Formats: sequence, structure tokens, C-alpha cells
Amino acid sequence: MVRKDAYILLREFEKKHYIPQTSFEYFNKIYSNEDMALLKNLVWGTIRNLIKIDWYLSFLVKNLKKTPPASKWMLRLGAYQILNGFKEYVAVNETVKIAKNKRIRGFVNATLKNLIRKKAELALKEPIWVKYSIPEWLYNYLKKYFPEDYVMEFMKKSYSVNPTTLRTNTLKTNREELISLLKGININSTESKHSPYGITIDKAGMAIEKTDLYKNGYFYIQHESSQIIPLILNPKSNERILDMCSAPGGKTTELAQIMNNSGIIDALDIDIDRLELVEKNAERLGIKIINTKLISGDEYIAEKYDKILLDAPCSSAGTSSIHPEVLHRINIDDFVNYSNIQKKLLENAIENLLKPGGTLVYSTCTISNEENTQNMKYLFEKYNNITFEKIDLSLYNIKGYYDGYGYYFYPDETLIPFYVCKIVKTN
Ligand SMILES: C[S@@+](CC[C@H](N)C(=O)[O-])C[C@H]1O[C@@H](n2cnc3c(N)ncnc32)[C@H](O)[C@@H]1O
Repeated sequence: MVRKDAYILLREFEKKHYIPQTSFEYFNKIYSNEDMALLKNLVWGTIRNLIKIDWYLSFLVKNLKKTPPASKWMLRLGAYQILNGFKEYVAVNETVKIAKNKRIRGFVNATLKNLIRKKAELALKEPIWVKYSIPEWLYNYLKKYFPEDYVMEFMKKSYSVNPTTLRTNTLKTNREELISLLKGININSTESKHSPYGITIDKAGMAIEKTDLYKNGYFYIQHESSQIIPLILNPKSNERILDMCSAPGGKTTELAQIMNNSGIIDALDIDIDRLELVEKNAERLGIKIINTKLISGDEYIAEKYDKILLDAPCSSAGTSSIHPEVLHRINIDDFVNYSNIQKKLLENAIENLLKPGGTLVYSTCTISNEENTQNMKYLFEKYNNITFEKIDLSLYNIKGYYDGYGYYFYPDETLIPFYVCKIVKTN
């Protein structure tokens, strides 16, 4: 029963704040494609809509916070369906069946039926952060730092599902050929708007990693914002490049592809399992110029580099269209905590690792002022041997919000919110 399994996965999410890939893989083996799509829709849809769902339920249940978790997650699962166009009687009947206990069944049944009756009236007083299901604190935070249209685009994106995009591995094929090879295995795809390597696919629930094209390294699965960052660093063949936070290797392997597999890329990370993925990805894509190093970027010392990519660990607040759980995991303290780690990485890069005349690209997948603008301001005030080079985002057909140092990408169908800044070390 799909709803019961969705409920089990949601309870797993409640404990861990994420759902391991292995849990879905288990159901993949026993479910038809159709049931699997429904399971994913119910689980991720409930998580994406959680703020909204709880707001509605708070008018119907005396104390939602104190409601026992078993009943609460059944209510949330049922409410997701009722608020998102599922057949109401199926939503109620199938959700109620999950409960073993008669009392819980009665409570869930009555509350969901009440929601059906009251939802239109409640919708009239729904605040905008509820409409797009983002935490109220984050909405207020965004309003403090961004223009109104950016806040709107952020919320719309956060509430939508980012499509799957691939990066063509130009060491093995080209974009046109890859589109036709994908068509040959019944996957429709189109050139994406921003990255010259990007392909947006109509995946329809299939596991693209299981295809031979993937196994033979014809592409890397990578959202478009991420594909733009190595292009901004603009590495050349035979240069010596440092990727300070490389795992799982999306941008490292793209750098190597732009360099036509010639030169040196040292790829650091502190997570051994993730660093192994950099090696596996490089091997699959036919890349030979990446040297992985298990070390913290703020402690690493080496001969100086022509260019450095610092795609920093961050609060990831821009990734909610890909990872809807992220907005339930982060809080405002994360912004400050990550900014402290990022400062140390930036300082080591500028003071010890970048050649005079060299370029550093700093990027994050978050929108916090602390992790982006404030960090750049800190560098600007601390160092007199760096300049901030203005990036021309029109080259990639991207609209950016400029903070005086770098840009916050406006999200769109395939772009997620990202921050990027380019620093040149003058001497
Ligand atoms: C945003 S992810 C990098 C994604 C990667 N650039 C890509 O495109 O595939 C940040 C990475 O930084 C790593 N990390 C965290 N702290 C670090 C540190 N002090 N030094 C180096 N890597 C670190 C994390 O393990 C994580 O893999």
C-alpha cells in the first residue's frame, strides 16, 4: 500500500531529517513505475508542503505541536493530498487505513474531513510564505536583504521541482549527439538555456544512472547553476588549478573537461567517502588530470596555483527545489557558523595558495548575506592585494542580483539560487 509506505518514509524523515537513497531503492525493486512515482510524490510533496500543511492544520487541531507523531504524520500526509488536487475521498479513506488504532482513525478521519470543509475559507487568509511553504523566519530574512522580485522568484522556485539536467561530457561526445543518443533510448531531452553543455531531460521517473550512456561517461548529472561556476573560473589547458572543496566532483570534472584533460587539478575534501566519488566520477568520464587529497582546505599548503575554485560548504538554502528537506533542517545560526568556516578557507586561498595575478572563484548554493556578501566585504576590508572582477552573467543568459562584489543568480525553470564572486590577487 503506497500511502502506508509513504507514511513509513515520512516517519524516517522525522527522525533523521533526510531520507536515505537506499530506502527508495528498496521500494524501487518492489513497485511498478507508476506506484514509485506516486510514492515519491507523496513523500517529497508532503515535505515540500510541510509549512503550508501545518499552518492549515493549526486551525483544526487544538495543539499540533503536542499531537502524537503517528497521528500528526497521517494528518500531514492526508492534508498534502487534500491541498494538492488529489481525489479527496481517496485521500481521506486511504490515509485513515494506515492507522491501526480505532481512536486515531476517528481523529484523522474527522480532521481531514474538516480540512476539506474549511480549506477554501482558510486559503483566503493564507500569508505568502504559507502559499510557497517556506519558514516565516526565512521569508523575513529574504525581505531584509533582497529586492521584492528576488524574494518572489526565490519562493516560487523553492516550491517547485527542479527538472533533471545533465552536463554533456565533451571529452566523449557533443550536446547534439547526446540528445540523439538519449532519444535512441526513449529519453526526450532539450538543450538547456544557460550552460553550453546543459541538457534538460524528460525523465518520467526513470533512473538515468542505470543507462549505458551514464556508465560510459557521456554525461554528468548536474543542475545548471552548478554548471556555470567552472565556466566563470575559465581554466585553460595546462594550468595548475585547485578545487578546494571538490566532492563529489561535479565542478572538478567540468574544469577538467574545459581544460581538455590537460594540466593539473588538485581536488581537496575532508570527507573520504565523498572524495572517492570524485575519483569514480573522473574515471567514468575518462578524466586523468585530477589528484584527490583528503585534507581540510584551511590547512592545505602547496605550491601556488593559477586559479582556485572554492565551492564552499554552506547552509544550502538555495537547493530546496532539489532537496525540499533543506528548509526544515537549517536555521539562522547556520548562516553564521558556515560563514566562519568559509572565511578560513578564503583566507588560506588568498594568503597561501593563489599566485599573484591568479583568480579565485567563490560560490555557494545559499542566499545568506553572512555566507556571501558579508564574507566578501570582510575580504575587501582585510586585503589590499585583491580586486573583485565583475562577472558578465549575460554570457550565460542569467539575471543576477549584484551586491557590489558578486552575484546572486535569480532562479528560473532550471537555475537554482546560487552566489558567485570572482576575485583577482593583484600581487
Ligand atoms: C558544496 S559541496 C562541493 C560540491 C562540489 N564542488 C561539486 O560541484 O560537486 C562542499 C564540499 O566541501 C567539503 N568540505 C567541508 N569542509 C571542508 C574543508 N574544511 N575543506 C575541504 N572540503 C570541505 C564537503 O565535504 C563537501 O563535499
